[in-house]
Amino acid sequence: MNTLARTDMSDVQSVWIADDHVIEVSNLRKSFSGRPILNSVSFSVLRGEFVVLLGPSGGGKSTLFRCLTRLAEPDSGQIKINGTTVSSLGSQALSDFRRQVGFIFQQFNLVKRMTAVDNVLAARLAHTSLLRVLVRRFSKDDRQLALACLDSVGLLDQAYQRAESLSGGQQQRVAIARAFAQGGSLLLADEPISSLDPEASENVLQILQDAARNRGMTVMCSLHQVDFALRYADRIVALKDGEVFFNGKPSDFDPSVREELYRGNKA
Ligand SMILES: Nc1ncnc2c1ncn2[C@@H]1O[C@H](COP(=O)(O)OP(=O)(O)OP(=O)(O)O)[C@@H](O)[C@H]1O
Repeated sequence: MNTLARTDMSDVQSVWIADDHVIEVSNLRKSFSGRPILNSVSFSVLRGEFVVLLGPSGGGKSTLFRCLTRLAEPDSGQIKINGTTVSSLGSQALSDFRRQVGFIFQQFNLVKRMTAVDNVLAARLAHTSLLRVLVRRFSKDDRQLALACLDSVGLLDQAYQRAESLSGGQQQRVAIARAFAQGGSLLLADEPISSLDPEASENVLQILQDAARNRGMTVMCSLHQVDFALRYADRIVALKDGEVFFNGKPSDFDPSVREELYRGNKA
């Protein structure tokens, strides 16, 4: 966890050292069937930063997330996460690495018939013996951790409700609690609020921002809502036509940049 006071990320970035880079992407290229989707993309994300990824539909945001964890294989370029070159990982090391990254998706990816707390406990499977998994007996510590994670997203009172009985916003908060319970320090959220109403969206973004500010987690989150990005992000990275179109402070993302970013988007 970083120890710097979190007043304004932009003020402190300049004094952070290279070791504080959690994500380092350089010259990343990815194409599908010969069609370039990511074209020499380079950027980095600092420890404890909340970076929002913007860009028109089809601009490659999801593809970038998939490349970061090799759910899609990059054609070329380098991705380092916490100093590890992701492309060099063998299958076991890649599985271990993925377990340290929390993913939040548009569809909440919960087991609908399981309770909220059991969904969160699923994050502890990798830390639990096979026998305990088979009999669904998690340790007391794991149960307490799962409840604490639900508490941190304001859902302790819903812990024993089935996921399917919760609202979309609550289900997304369970998914975030599950990512917290995983114990990693990096959260990747691909359009986490796209199916939520404005109030639930704000709630989720507040929790993600809080994860960066108060838990020292590094959060990268794609959004379509520019206004939310301007309000919540420490920094905005925008992709257009497979390239980094903007990388800077929300205060520098002025209306002309916004208009140019989305101009000509027919998706
Ligand atoms: N597995 C795949 N095979 C072929 N084309 C793909 C594949 N995955 C993505 N694409 C194409 O890559 C382009 C970028 O898609 P991607 O989902 O990364 O964009 P995005 O910026 O996340 O879009 P949106 O904001 O609409 O979710 C799209 O044209 C998409 O059709």
